[in-house]
Amino acid sequence: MDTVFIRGLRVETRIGVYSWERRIRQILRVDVELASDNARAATSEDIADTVNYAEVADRLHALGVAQDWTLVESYAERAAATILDEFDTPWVRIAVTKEVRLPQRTEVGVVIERGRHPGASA
Ligand SMILES: Nc1nc2c(c(=O)[nH]1)N=C([C@H](O)[C@@H](O)CO)CN2
Repeated sequence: MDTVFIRGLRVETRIGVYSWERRIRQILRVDVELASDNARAATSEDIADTVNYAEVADRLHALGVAQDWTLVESYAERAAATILDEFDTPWVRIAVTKEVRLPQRTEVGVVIERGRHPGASA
């Protein structure tokens, strides 16, 4: 299976469980992998024959400003649904990473896969 990916996309948003997090904006790092038939675009050299990763990145940024979030799970779920709805792909994997300060600088987050993987058996 071919993929198109985005790694290390920084999305600024208001997100968190705690009240102090309601007063600040934080950066999420978003990594996306989506199924794509890259051979077709490689032959045609036409961006219309593939998933435009710049457009995907714009949508993920837009989700960050569209609303406040409580859980990273919620942002990841909405991001996956948006990609499956708006782009020509049957499957997406998204990792959303948040850097938290306590007890040390630690990366936490979620990874989800949604849709049907083209290589999956019936
Ligand atoms: N599974 C999750 N656990 C936690 C989340 C979350 O989004 N998903 N969020 C927090 C806090 O907002 C934390 O990130 C503040 O540092 C705690 N646990």
